[in-house]
Amino acid sequence: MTSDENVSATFKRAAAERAVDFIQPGMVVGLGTGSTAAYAVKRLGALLSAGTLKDVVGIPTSRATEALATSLGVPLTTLDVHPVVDLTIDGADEVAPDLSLIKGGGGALLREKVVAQASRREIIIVDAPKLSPRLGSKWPVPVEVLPFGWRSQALFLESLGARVVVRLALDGAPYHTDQGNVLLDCDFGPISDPSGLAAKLDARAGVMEHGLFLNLTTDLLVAGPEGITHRVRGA
Ligand SMILES: O=C[C@H](O)[C@H](O)[C@H](O)COP(=O)(O)O
Repeated sequence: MTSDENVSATFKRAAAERAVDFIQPGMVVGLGTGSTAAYAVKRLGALLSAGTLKDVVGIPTSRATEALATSLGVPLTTLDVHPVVDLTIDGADEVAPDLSLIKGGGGALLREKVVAQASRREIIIVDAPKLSPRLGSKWPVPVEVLPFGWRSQALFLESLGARVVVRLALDGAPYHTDQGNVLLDCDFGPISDPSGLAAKLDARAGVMEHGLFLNLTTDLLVAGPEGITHRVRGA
């Protein structure tokens, strides 16, 4: 790890551990995906195994998070059993001043959005470099599409102004999400109308989900050199 990565990891961990303080006994907790959310899962696992926190069940947002939580002894449940989630803790790739997000750098955007929409409270944890004046300035929008006809979707996304890159797995083959879909990383540049873009993506058959998370964050915890800042949407 470079020293920059070490600093970033320290901040991610600090934000994640603060978020876990919001978990109360008896809660159903959405478990996000990615390096930042993993710190929260690890902290939750440690508190549960120490008996400091009791009767919490988690709903993982990816197979990777499910495997991590299981390895730590975090009891898991499903949205079928618990269709309403008390609190979800998740990371993000880019955060705008209105707490809208780009997510999906780790490929888990679809399940993450399903869990976020089922959550009473969605706590997003990031390190400060992820803050952005406008979505799209730092990160492409991942768009999850059906394998059937995915090249047509790439053309559609280009027609909306994106530079489209097919996400690849480590072996060089197209990456497949937990649902078996293809991910197209779409660089739109700074996005002037995220809601309008989201509406166009939502209306397209074959687009299963996209990484624009609008009006879903309730709380944002940002860790940086000055400590942790807690922002609440609408406050
Ligand atoms: O699909 C992955 C998720 O949206 C992640 O929460 C996001 O990519 C942030 O990941 P990380 O915490 O590793 O930067």
